[in-house]
Amino acid sequence: MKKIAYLGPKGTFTEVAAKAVFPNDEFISFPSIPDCMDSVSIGDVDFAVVPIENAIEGSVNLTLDYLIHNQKLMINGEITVPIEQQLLVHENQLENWTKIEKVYSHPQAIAQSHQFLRSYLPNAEFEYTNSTGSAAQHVANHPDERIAAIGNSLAAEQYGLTIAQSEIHDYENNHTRFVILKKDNICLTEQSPLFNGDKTTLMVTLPADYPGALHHVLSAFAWRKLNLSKIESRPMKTGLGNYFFVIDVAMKMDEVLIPGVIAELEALKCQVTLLGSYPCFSLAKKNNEVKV
Ligand SMILES: O=C(O)C(=O)C[C@]1(C(=O)O)C=C[C@@H](O)C=C1
Repeated sequence: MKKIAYLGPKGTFTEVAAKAVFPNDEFISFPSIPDCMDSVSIGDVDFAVVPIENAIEGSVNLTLDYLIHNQKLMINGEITVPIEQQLLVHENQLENWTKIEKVYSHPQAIAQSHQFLRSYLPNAEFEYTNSTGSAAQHVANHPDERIAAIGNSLAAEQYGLTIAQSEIHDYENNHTRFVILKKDNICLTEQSPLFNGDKTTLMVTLPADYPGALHHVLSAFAWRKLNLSKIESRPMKTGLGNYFFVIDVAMKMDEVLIPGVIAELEALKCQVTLLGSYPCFSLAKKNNEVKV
């Protein structure tokens, strides 16, 4: 049985993601994304599952930055999960939920529900937590405070909270991508009904700021007809204007095309690091009934 680290406590979206990929393994919750990544790096667990991108809010920068600057882990898989945010209260507060004074949740969950909060709870303060699960746990532990959490319906069940308003995220088609991290790049099995194609992720650092540098990088992919599913720039943290690029290619590492891209970019004096070549899984809405 494998040990899987996830952003906890129980009732987070990350737990849903982790249990969809590893239905029969052992789960260990950690209070933060860096804690999950440290635990897999020191070998306490076999894999860590952490969020990396949300359809409404964009990248989870903490994950990306920690992966690049702190723990050099490999992406071994990806799972996309539909995200439905609910406003959770203790039953004592249900009748007066519009008088809630403070809303607790993960910054991504609050940002995904911004318009709802402006319309229905315009005077409420926000209190950011490490996860939606820890927000729900806090609300459950303070039944007489005028507070609410934003989280999923599993957290409501887990902590005995009531859904005061359901599906409060501002846009439909809210999904989050989670990555499955390990020190090396072993192949997770693709034999799953959730399998949805392969990806390879590269980190590319340009040699210097010169006209057309990014164009040269992209053309190495373009003339080989490689489909990019994402390109993201993040600061190198070495000074203003210094960025690296994280590029997702919609195919598995092969013996010709991707090695050809890497060789071409290196000839352009780019630094290229393979962050992983891996299967992607997707949890369709109707399958989102994962027991946690
Ligand atoms: O707090 C949780 O439940 C998480 O799993 C984290 C997280 C995130 O970091 O994006 C995951 C999915 C949702 O987008 C909101 C929060």
